[in-house]
Amino acid sequence: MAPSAITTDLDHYPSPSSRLRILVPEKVSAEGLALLRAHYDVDFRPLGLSAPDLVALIPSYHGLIVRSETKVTAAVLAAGRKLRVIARAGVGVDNIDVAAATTHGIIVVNSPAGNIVAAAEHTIALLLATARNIGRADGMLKQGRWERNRLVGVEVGSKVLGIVGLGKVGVKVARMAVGLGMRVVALDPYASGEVARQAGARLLDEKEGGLEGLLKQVDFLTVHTPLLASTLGLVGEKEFRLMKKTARVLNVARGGVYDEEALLRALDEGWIAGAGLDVYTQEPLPLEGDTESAAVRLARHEKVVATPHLGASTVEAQENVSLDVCTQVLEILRGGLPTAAVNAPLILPEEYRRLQPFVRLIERMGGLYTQHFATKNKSGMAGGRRFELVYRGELAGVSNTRPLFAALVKGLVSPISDGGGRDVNIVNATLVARERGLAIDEKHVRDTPTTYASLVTLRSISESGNGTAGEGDEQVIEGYVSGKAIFISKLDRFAANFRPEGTLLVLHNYDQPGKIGNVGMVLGRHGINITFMQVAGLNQEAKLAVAERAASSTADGPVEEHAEGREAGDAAKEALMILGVDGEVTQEVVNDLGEAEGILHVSLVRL
Ligand SMILES: NC(=O)C1=CN([C@@H]2O[C@H](COP(=O)(O)OP(=O)(O)OC[C@H]3O[C@@H](n4cnc5c(N)ncnc54)[C@H](O)[C@@H]3O)[C@@H](O)[C@H]2O)C=CC1
Ligand SMILES: O=C(O)C(=O)COP(=O)(O)O
Repeated sequence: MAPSAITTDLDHYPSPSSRLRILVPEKVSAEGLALLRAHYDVDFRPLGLSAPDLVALIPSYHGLIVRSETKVTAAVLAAGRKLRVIARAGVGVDNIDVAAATTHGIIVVNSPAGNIVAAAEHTIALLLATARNIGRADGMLKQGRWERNRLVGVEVGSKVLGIVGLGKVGVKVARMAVGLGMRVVALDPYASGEVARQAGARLLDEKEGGLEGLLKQVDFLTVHTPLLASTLGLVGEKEFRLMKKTARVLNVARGGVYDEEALLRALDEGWIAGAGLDVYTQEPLPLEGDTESAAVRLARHEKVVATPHLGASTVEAQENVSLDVCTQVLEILRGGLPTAAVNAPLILPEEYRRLQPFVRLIERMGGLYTQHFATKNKSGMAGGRRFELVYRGELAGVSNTRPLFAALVKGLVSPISDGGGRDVNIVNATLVARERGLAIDEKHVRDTPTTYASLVTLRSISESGNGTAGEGDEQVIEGYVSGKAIFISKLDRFAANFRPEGTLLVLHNYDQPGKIGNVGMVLGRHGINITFMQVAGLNQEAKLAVAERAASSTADGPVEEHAEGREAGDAAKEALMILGVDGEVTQEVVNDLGEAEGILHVSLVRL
């Protein structure tokens, strides 16, 4: 299975020396790329790639870095079988199918603040350019026309600027506009009044008429929302008609927030006075074609100052975003954490490091569960889809257990997933669990386990919801961490102490002399080397249960038959033999072991 971003087990990461590959099909500043080149193969194609070329190339890359021109569609993501990270060297991720990336377990990162000064300054540049006809004036002069009377502008000082979307860019625009002497009113259902106040803006509420109330009073309007289903066509014909005839509108957010057809009519029919546009519904604008879309007509309109998506195009902003995302790509491909993930929960690196041994332990417990109990039941995962994962001791104090939850889901499903299937990580664990019908109830028990600082118990819950899968056949795995090493301390009803690593054979048998010799002979015959062996006897609870059953059966008459035909007296002699082995263990080996005398069950576990 291909590893993916933020794996639940750092050990599974190939070292950077295995030269992972990163595709950069857009112009991204050299500063960040230099960081990556030291460790990875960076394929830099600043002229871009067509959609079919991107789909054809992407299968061999582990990382993809884009700006706004590359469309990272579901088809690209499906083809990118090795992809672990997609980095957007900028803010807006509307060109990336983030939901599909999440499904594939691919982390999406961006640079949330690297270009916001540039975007805000560009907004102010367009504000002044539309107010003073800078674009037309420059064009006319270059044509040899000195026509001052046709180029009389308006002042912005003392005018009202309306801002829709008072986020990072919106706040900066507000501050700059206040500096120009403007009065700023803003609309943002999620912004805080305090943030607005500090930026010198007045936040309008619904009682003041919401968007309509804002539009009626502004001389200039600027939008700084992301492009979302809820912001697509936010300002259309009805809205433009509410505005002052002298009003001018700006868009340095995304094409589509203003309905372009409606804006064209608003300018042609004089409902508003002008526009400053940096972004369009079609990018790059198809300026060469015969058919003129609304976007192209707007860019050519004499009342419009148009720029080709230059909001983030400053030397400084490009350095910032490049360093920002390349650092994250480097970190993610090394198994670390991003600082600005769009589709993953925030986990502090320190917290993550602390959880790492438990992440490894729980993933192995999940793998052991599926391979040991599922083969025992011969029912795949059908017998156990509801689990209780109990954190005891110090671990109970950890509130952000997302990596542990993800580790369990990964461990449970990996042995039964197709080899080429997608990986499970904290990006998609909840989704995968839901798809597989797994219900995992995490419990924090703040007692102090007698022997270990922290103890983890995985228990399957019977379908009725109370108790375990079957009396006397309790499906429990318990484990602990010592230093960086991980151990299983309980498997089934047996007290054990082994490292869940490599290829293991777990044999359920009667604890009688000669067993070990028989098993050794079978393995020897197949050329399989034993690396360690451990015999796990019944744990204290199980011994008591057996003793009680034996006592009650003697008192009540005939000895009760155990499910597998064993008698209570025999149950006391049951044990698990856990063998670590080298070499190819085939089904034939497992069958031969199963036929050895006194062996009740054999499971082959690969961890
Ligand atoms: N032209 C360019 O080169 C650049 C464009 N951008 C665009 O600017 C957008 C905003 O960037 P940031 O300020 O960094 O994002 P942000 O996430 O900090 O702010 C967006 C704000 O919009 C608000 N919002 C969302 N839906 C709204 C609605 N229906 N009505 C009112 N407010 C709403 C949110 O509450 C949030 O406060 C980006 O999503 C990107 O598309 C950003 C950088 C450069
Ligand atoms: O950061 C953003 O959202 C931008 O729109 C900047 O786009 P760009 O990286 O210049 O293609």
